[in-house]
Amino acid sequence: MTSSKPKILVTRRLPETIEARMATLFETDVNEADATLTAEDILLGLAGKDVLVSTITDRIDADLVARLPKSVRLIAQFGNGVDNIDLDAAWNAGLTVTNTPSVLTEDTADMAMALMLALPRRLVEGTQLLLQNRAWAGWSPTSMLGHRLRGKALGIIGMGRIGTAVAQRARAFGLNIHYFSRQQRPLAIETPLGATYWDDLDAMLSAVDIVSLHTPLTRDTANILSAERLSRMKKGSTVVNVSRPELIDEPALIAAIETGHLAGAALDVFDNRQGINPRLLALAEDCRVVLTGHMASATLEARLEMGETVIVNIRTFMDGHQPPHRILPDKLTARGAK
Ligand SMILES: O=CC(=O)O
Repeated sequence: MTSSKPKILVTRRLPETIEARMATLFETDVNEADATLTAEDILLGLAGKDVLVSTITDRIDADLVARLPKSVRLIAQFGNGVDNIDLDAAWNAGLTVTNTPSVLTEDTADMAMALMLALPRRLVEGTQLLLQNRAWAGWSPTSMLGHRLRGKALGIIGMGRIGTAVAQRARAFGLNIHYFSRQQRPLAIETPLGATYWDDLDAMLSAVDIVSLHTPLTRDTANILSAERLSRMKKGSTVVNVSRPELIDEPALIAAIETGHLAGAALDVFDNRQGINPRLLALAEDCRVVLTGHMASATLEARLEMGETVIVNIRTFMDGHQPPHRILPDKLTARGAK
């Protein structure tokens, strides 16, 4: 007898409790190897399946969408960003795409704050010094002087859920909040944050001390911090990125730090297609750059809630309802995996 449970392919290992729950609810096939699958492997794994549970490391481009088995009707992404999926192709093929927003907002905002603090307060350098010396020379009035965060101007690019959560934290740290977004946020949000809206990104960039990126990667936002825009930033200012590497012209960012125009950058995401740029690594060794490997939403709590959200999306879809986190056509400006 064949099972009436939905048949799903999960492209990466998920937390144990999520995999266990999925195994009770669905006929689940998990990529035990936990390495990114090729398009051919995804297609092989999807034979006879109803749902593809993808992650942000899967490239689901138009070609893959066109070759998906007809039985697959839902792509339930384990992740907030969907820039790895060609949304136009999926939409045109009648596929539903869902994601896992909201549950990682606070953790991602915490990480942005941690990175924002790490640079001026020399956190990485301070630890490295002790580890290198295996000893501490003791307190001195002039050692390890950093810079105060309070009173600086923070420019947030993208004031959605995560950008707003960053603004709330930054406000508590005494930063003056500025933001550039597709739309001005209501006064009920702006006023408690004392936030200033800029409809001209170039103008905001020349007015702030720290720029933090919180916009999804779309056709409109790719390279939003272009070489030209980086050159408009204030001398001695810094960049924080917990979103996607493609938002920044990375070679231009590196050059701007090397020449001293920018004081540094704290990056949770960077171009890793050919490995980490050695010049970026050199700047990290010099403690002008702080690098972490896409960890902003990496808390156990977020991963569990992301898994639960995927399950809810699959169940509601398979029960014939609109899944709560469906990506609707207004998001089709997303660049997709092109
Ligand atoms: O970057 C992480 C995500 O988009 O979920």
